[in-house]
Parts: sequence; structure tokens; C-alpha cells
Amino acid sequence: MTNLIPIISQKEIHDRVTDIAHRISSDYKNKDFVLIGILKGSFIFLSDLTRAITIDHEIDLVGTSSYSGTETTGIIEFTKKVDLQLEGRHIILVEDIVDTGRTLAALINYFRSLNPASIKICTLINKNERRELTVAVDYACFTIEKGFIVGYGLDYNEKYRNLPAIFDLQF
Ligand SMILES: O=P(O)(O)OC[C@H]1O[C@H](OP(=O)(O)OP(=O)(O)O)[C@H](O)[C@@H]1O
Ligand code: HPA
Repeated sequence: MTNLIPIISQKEIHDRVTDIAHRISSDYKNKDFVLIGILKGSFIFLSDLTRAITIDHEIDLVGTSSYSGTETTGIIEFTKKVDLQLEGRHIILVEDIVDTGRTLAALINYFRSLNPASIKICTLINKNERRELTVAVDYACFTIEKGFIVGYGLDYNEKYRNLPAIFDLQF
């Protein structure tokens, strides 16, 4: 039996995503930049974030997968690589959640090899409890200590991505 405990409302998400989008719009003024959504979990956050950014930018997507249930397998599989040419361009990696940090550590290595002008990290949720690898998060909508979080793109075994707010899944 599982329970969904509401922790972040639709209004709170909307307000924080708008704030972060405005910060990015200001920080990247007159810069050539690309938002890169990390599939699948970031798809809803990315679609709200891009529409709230008020300056020109491009979008690409990279796919990774490593979780089975609530645990990382530790093996980051690439399910899709980027399409755009990124050399010399500013990139912002858009995540739904940074948990152990393994996914982003692997992605940062991959993106460095493409020689972008800069790499920054933007995440909906920065979760501290299980962090194994240090990741410098530049933009975080919410920081939480613990829990297994679902909704607004985040899943548990592919379920709950469609929930419009964010919940703590309790077992
Ligand atoms: O910091 P970490 O411990 O690596 O966890 C974070 C990653 O785990 C989830 O992806 P998952 O592999 O479950 O794929 P999904 O986005 O398709 O759900 C989430 O979307 C992040 O990409
Ligand atoms: O708390 C989480 N929820 C959903 N997916 C995740 N992937 C890593 N941590 C989480």
C-alpha cells in the first residue's frame, strides 16, 4: 500500500519556475544558449521553463535512464543523444531531480567532450540525502532533504509523471 503526500503545490511550482526563468533570461541576455532537457523526467519542467524564458534560445533533449523503483542501478544508460551542434555555445542542463548526482556527473563528462562555451545546471528539485557525487547546481527551484518524489514529470516505475503537483511517495 502506497500513499501520496502532497509537498509542493501547482501554484508554488508555477511561481518558482517563473522566478528561475526570469533569472536565466537576465543571466543569458545577448548570449547564444541552449536548454537541454534530460529525459524523461524533465519534460514537463522543461516545457514550462522554456515558455517562461523571455529571450531567444534553442532546445535539445538527451535521454538517460538508471532507476529501478526507488534505487539507482548505478549504470547510466544513454537512450538519446543530442541533435544540435553545441561547440562554443552556452548550455543549460535541465533536470527534474538531482539525487545521488550520478546522472549529472555522467552527463557533464559527456557534454564537456562536445566543447561548449559553458555548462550550467538547472533542476526542479535538489535532494540532499542520497548525494554521492558533488554537483554544482546553478539554478534549483526547490531543495528538499529526503523522500521519494513523484509528479510533474517525476515517476516511480513510470507511474505518476502526469500528476500536476509534487508528492512524497510513502511505502
Ligand atoms: O541523481 P541521480 O541519483 O542520478 O538521479 C536523478 C536522475 O534519476 C531520474 O532519472 P531516471 O534514470 O529514473 O530516468 P527518467 O528521467 O526517465 O525517469 C531523474 O529523472 C534524474 O535524471
Ligand atoms: O525522488 C525521486 N523521484 C523520482 N525519480 C527519482 N530519481 C532519482 N530520485 C528520484
